[in-house]
Formats: sequence, structure tokens, C-alpha cells
Amino acid sequence: MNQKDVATLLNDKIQTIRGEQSSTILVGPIKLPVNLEGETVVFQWYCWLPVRDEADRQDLLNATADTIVKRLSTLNLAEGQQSSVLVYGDLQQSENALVRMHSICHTGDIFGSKRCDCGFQLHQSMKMIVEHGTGALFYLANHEGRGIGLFSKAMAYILQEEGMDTVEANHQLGFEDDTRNYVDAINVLRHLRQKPVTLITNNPKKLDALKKSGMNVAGRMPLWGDVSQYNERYLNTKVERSGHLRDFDFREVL
Ligand SMILES: Nc1nc2c(ncn2[C@@H]2O[C@H](COP(=O)(O)OP(=O)(O)OP(=O)(O)O)[C@@H](O)[C@H]2O)c(=O)[nH]1
Repeated sequence: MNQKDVATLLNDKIQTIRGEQSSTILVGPIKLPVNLEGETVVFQWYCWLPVRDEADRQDLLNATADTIVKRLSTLNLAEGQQSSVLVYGDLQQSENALVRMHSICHTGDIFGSKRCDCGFQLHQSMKMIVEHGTGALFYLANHEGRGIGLFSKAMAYILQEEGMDTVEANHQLGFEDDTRNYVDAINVLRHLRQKPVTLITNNPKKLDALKKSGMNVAGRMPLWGDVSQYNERYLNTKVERSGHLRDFDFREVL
């Protein structure tokens, strides 16, 4: 295949989303069959690249696929983090859709760590979306450790082993409790869907961010679970200090 054919092929799959605070180049949809507890479920997958620098904005946002391809090898993308979204069902047209904005958790999502509930929330939300029939799971790759990064989270874990809670540990390392923002993900969501969404979360800040963006929010679906001796304090700190909504007394299940 020559370069022109490659560009033609990719042009149909690349879109530019211009936002007020930042813009994104979105690539997809790409068919992604996923093993969900032994069943093969087919999602449509999109990945995006935020474009913030003004020079890059002019350069990349007006670019066609061949210009983007020429830049790819110099962008050093493996050193950074790119986020993505798994879409299930007819996200554009269906009446209600379930949406999960999931912050990356290397330890919980990949290794299955029981110190948090992240791995459980990731897989459970995928199941909820499939059962519902339509939805999207945003995997936010620049959100590690609520925005402090993986290396800092490792240091926070050492402090937590000495008795600090999640919030104190973040503060001791010079961070806010939570430095995440949802701007890029919301830009992509608004591009993929205008109709109402129900957000899967226990975190009212996520709901507020979505509402403030003007997105049509039909409601919230709580997601607590996988409570154990290893994450009891972590979950309790979410409710007591970080403002997460307590939908059930998870301490009763221990
Ligand atoms: N700083 C820090 N981050 C953690 C810790 N455990 C998990 N995380 C991160 O916390 C993020 C998940 O945030 P949570 O506050 O648990 O949940 P949430 O996403 O705000 O809310 P939900 O939508 O209800 O899940 C992920 O990015 C994890 O990497 C920890 O002990 N310290």
C-alpha cells in the first residue's frame, strides 16, 4: 500500500474536535472484541490526542491524515499517556446511555490490587454498560493516583502504610487531594452523543463537571463493591474526606 492509500484509509477515521479549553484529534471507531468474563463482547474503540499548544493547534488541527502520520514518529507518544473510550451499542441515537469516566489505576486495573476498588469498578462498569445496551467507558490515562502520577502514588502508598489516609498522604507530597480534570473526555463525549447520559460514579465532582459542561445528564448510578479488609480504610476516606456519596454502608459487608 502506498502512502496515499494509507492516508485515504486513515482520513475517514480521524476527526478533529475543537473545544473551548483544548482540542482533540480523535481516531476511531475501531472494532474491539473484548473478553468480558468468558464472553466475547464487541465494542467500538476510539483513542484521542489532546492538542493544547497554539502552534500545534494550527498545525495539527487542520491537518489531514498524511500530515499527522508524518508527525507521529516524532511525537514520542509512548512516553506520554493517551486516553481512550470503549463504546457499546448505538451511542448517538439510543434514548439513554450509561457512561463511566474511569481514572487509570495501574495497580488496581492491571495487577488487580485490593488496596483500592478500581479494578472492580472498571470491570463492573463494562458489564453494566453491556447489560444496559448502550454506553461508553472512558479510560482516562492521565489521571493516575487522582492526577499525581504513578511514581507519586507509590510514595503515597508508603506514607499510607505508616498510618496516613489517602488525602493526608497526597497533601504531605505537596499535592491537592484530587487534581483530575475531565475536559478532554467531555469534549469527546459531547462529540459522540448529545442525548442524555447516566453517569456511573460515587463521585459528585464528576457529575458536576459533566453538568457544568452543558451535557445532558439524566442521573447517576452508584458503584460500590469488592469491599475487603485491604481497602476498607481507603473507601471510608473517600466518603469521609473526599466527598464521595455514601450509597450504602459498605462496612456492614465486612
Ligand atoms: N493518590 C492516590 N490515588 C489513588 C489511591 N488509590 C487509588 N488511587 C487512584 O484513584 C483514582 C480513582 O479515584 P477514586 O477517588 O477512587 O474514585 P473516583 O474515580 O473519584 O470515583 P468513582 O467514579 O466513584 O470511582 C485512580 O486514578 C487511582 O489510581 C491512593 O491510595 N492514593
